Amino acid sequence: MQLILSCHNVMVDFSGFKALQGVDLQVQNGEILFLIGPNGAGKTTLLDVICGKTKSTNGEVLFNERISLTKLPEQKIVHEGVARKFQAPSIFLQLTPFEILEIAMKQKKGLFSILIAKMSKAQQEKIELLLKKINLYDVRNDLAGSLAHGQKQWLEIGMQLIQEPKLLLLDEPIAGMSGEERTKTGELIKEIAKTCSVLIVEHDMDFVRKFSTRVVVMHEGRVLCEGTMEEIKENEEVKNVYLGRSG
Ligand SMILES: Nc1ncnc2c1ncn2[C@@H]1O[C@H](COP(=O)(O)OP(=O)(O)OP(=O)(O)O)[C@@H](O)[C@H]1O
Repeated sequence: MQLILSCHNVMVDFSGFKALQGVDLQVQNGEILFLIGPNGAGKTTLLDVICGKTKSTNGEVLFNERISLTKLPEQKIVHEGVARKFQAPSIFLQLTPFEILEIAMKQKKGLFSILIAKMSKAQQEKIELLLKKINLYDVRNDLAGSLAHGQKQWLEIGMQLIQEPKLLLLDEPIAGMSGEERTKTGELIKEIAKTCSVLIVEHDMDFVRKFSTRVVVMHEGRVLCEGTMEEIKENEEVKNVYLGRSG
């Protein structure tokens, strides 16, 4: 079994407050791993450590079994193939989905290329294929500002996918979405996992039940347990700290 990510004893200390107290977590290649846990458990902090936004005070994060991420700056981590979709929107509302993906595709090559490089046929096809994958082909020439909430979220995911990452980090990707948008997002994530491992922080238990194979539960800066949704539902500690509360 090849691991795309392994975290060993990861700790984060915010001026004396121990947000992560020794996290061990592994993501297998091609896996969709759900990370759940009550508020303040440290889920977002762990994603922040993986993508380099927050530096760990101790421990190791290994990418692809050989690259240590803990010392790398954020931009280097992106270049290694770790993509993070943040909750805060980052799309240009005055551009179309096609244009936005074109810019995201060229970003790797710098400003010069964004301004003058002409797109090859292959690049154009790559964008069109991605637009189909993220359900935005029909609105590819509309202004992004006119898209529905779910469509904007898919576009944000698309901006990460165009860079062809090996690991995609998602923080509550279905927040604010309609039922239909949630289902489509779940299907999209399954599709993404064919070429890219996915680590998802999620609070919506119906969504986790429907689309998860393996789930990791965090509590107070540590991993409490892991398993299938069926397995963790039966875990007494999980019932106490998490599922018991929300029903
Ligand atoms: N920059 C920071 N400085 C100080 N404390 C922080 C900082 N960022 C997060 N924390 C604290 O660390 C703890 C873990 O926060 P984190 O956001 O990782 O939890 P979470 O599991 O993602 O919670 P939620 O599900 O509510 O998003 C919380 O108590 C939070 O208040």
